[in-house]
Parts: sequence; structure tokens; C-alpha cells
Amino acid sequence: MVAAVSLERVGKVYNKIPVVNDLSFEIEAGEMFGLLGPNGAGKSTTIRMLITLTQPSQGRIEVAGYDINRHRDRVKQNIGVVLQQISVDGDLSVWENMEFHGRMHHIPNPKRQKSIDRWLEYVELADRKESLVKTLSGGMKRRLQIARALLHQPQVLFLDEPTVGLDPQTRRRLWEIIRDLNRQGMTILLTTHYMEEAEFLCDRIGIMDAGQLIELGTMDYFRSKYGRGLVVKQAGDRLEYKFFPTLEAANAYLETLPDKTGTMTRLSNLEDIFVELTGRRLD
Ligand SMILES: Nc1ncnc2c1ncn2[C@@H]1O[C@H](COP(=O)(O)OP(=O)(O)OP(=O)(O)O)[C@@H](O)[C@H]1O
Repeated sequence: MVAAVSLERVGKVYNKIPVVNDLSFEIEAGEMFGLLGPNGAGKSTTIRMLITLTQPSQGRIEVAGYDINRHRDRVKQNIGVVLQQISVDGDLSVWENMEFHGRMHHIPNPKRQKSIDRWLEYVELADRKESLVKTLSGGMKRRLQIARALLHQPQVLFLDEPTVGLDPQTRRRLWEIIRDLNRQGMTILLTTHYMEEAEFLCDRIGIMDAGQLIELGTMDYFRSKYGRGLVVKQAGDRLEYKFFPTLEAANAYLETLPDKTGTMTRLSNLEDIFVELTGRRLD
């Protein structure tokens, strides 16, 4: 089976500085894949290469079965994109934004109107069709971006930090939409700073740091590699972490400690593993 997205030894150099380095991974059709990493890790640059906004300096990229250099238009027809900066036009109505995008993609009427209605309904914006986009909340604008990205029936959806700047409730609502889309079969690549977002949504997670992929796998794989159980100890103003294969093993270790003050056990999460891996937290 052809991978939905495939990168082979991809690099990007800006002003002689490598910002993405020897990056190789594949995303299967139907998969929800997350790219996680601190500011400047190279996540956005990677997405920009995948969606043909910038050319790789080295390596080979295929999206939806097409080489991004040789079949740029085919790639663009087959992808939906939601970028970090809100790219909808505030002075146009919700419908006008959708209509404009539909025309750009040469979707004929009446199919275009049907598709606009379907996706506005899906993201619960049908009743705001006539509203100017500048009157929408941040979460609504993001939902409009998603509806627009889906209008031309893409095979792969790219979401660059889809929930950045949104309140927790709005974020949860978007998570439901993203998860539902994936359950309907959409292949999704998203980037995020939020550990719980990657953990909640993604089948597999690639952790990037300083332009490189430093770990790749499922949460289960990470937990079995680094440990499911954790002992956390307050040491002055710092927390010390010790991994164990299971929570039971962590509990058993805690029992052996003569002084248990400020010490607790719990299941490990992605943030613990990230810190273990990189020696620092995401901010
Ligand atoms: N057009 C550009 N010209 C020069 N340098 C760039 C350009 N775009 C990105 N960079 C640099 O490349 C590096 C990676 O940036 P990138 O935006 O891909 O990281 P990121 O992981 O997406 O970070 P963030 O989470 O902050 O968006 C950074 O050091 C950035 O300054």
C-alpha cells in the first residue's frame, strides 16, 4: 500500500542553517499522526514542505502518492491545510470564504453549494453562514478553516497547531471534530506543543528537537520503552522522576523507601517521557 505521506532523508536549510535534518518517516492512510516538539524544532517547516509552500533542500517527499516536486498541483488538489495564522478573510462572510475556496478548486455548482452546506453543518457554523468572519470567535474561525480545508475532499489533512490560543473548552470541541474526521477515514498530520493533545488524538507521535526526529511511535511503545510507572519525588523546589516498567513496580519501590515524604507514584504520560528524552519541558 502506498503511504499517505512519505519523507525520505529530508532536509531544509535556511541561510546556511539546517533547520530540518535527515527526516524520514511515513504516515499510513487513515492514520492520525502528531509531530511534537519545542519552539523552533522544525515542525512548521516540515509541514510547509509537505504542503508545497517551501521546497526541501534535500531528500524526497511524497504526499497522497505524488512527488511534491514533480506533481505539485496534484499534491495541492489532494490535501487540506489549516495553518497557524488564521487565514480566513475577516471582511467576507462565512459563506463567501467557503465560496471563494470552492471556486479556487474549480468545484462546480450545485456540488459546491451542497459541499459548503455539508461542511458548515459539520463544524456547526451553518447558522453563521451570513456572518462576517471578523465577528466570529477564535474557535469558530478555526472551525471555519477546517470546513474550508475539507471542501475539495482532500485525502490528507494538515493541521499546524490547530488549537493554539484557544480556551480549554473550545480546544476539547475541536479535538472531537478532529477525532471524528479521522474516524471517518481522513488521514491527518497535526503539529502541536500540547502533550495532552498529542496523547489524546494521535495514533503515532513523532518527537522533533532541533530539526531532528528523536523518537517515533505509539504511546504504548513509549510507555513500554521508558516505563509505565513513575515515582515522583519533591527535592527542594525540583521534582525528581524515576521510571519503572509498571505502576506496581513503582509502588513496590515506594514501599521500600524509609522516608516517603513528598513522594508519590502515578502512571507516566507523554510529558514525562518527553522530559526524560530531551531533559527539558515544552513551554
Ligand atoms: N523562512 C525562514 N527563514 C529563515 N529561518 C526560518 C524560516 N522559517 C523558519 N525558520 C527557522 O527554522 C527553525 C524552525 O522553525 P519552525 O517554525 O519550523 O519550528 P517549529 O517547530 O514549527 O516552531 P514553533 O512551534 O515555534 O512554530 C527556527 O529556528 C526558525 O527561526
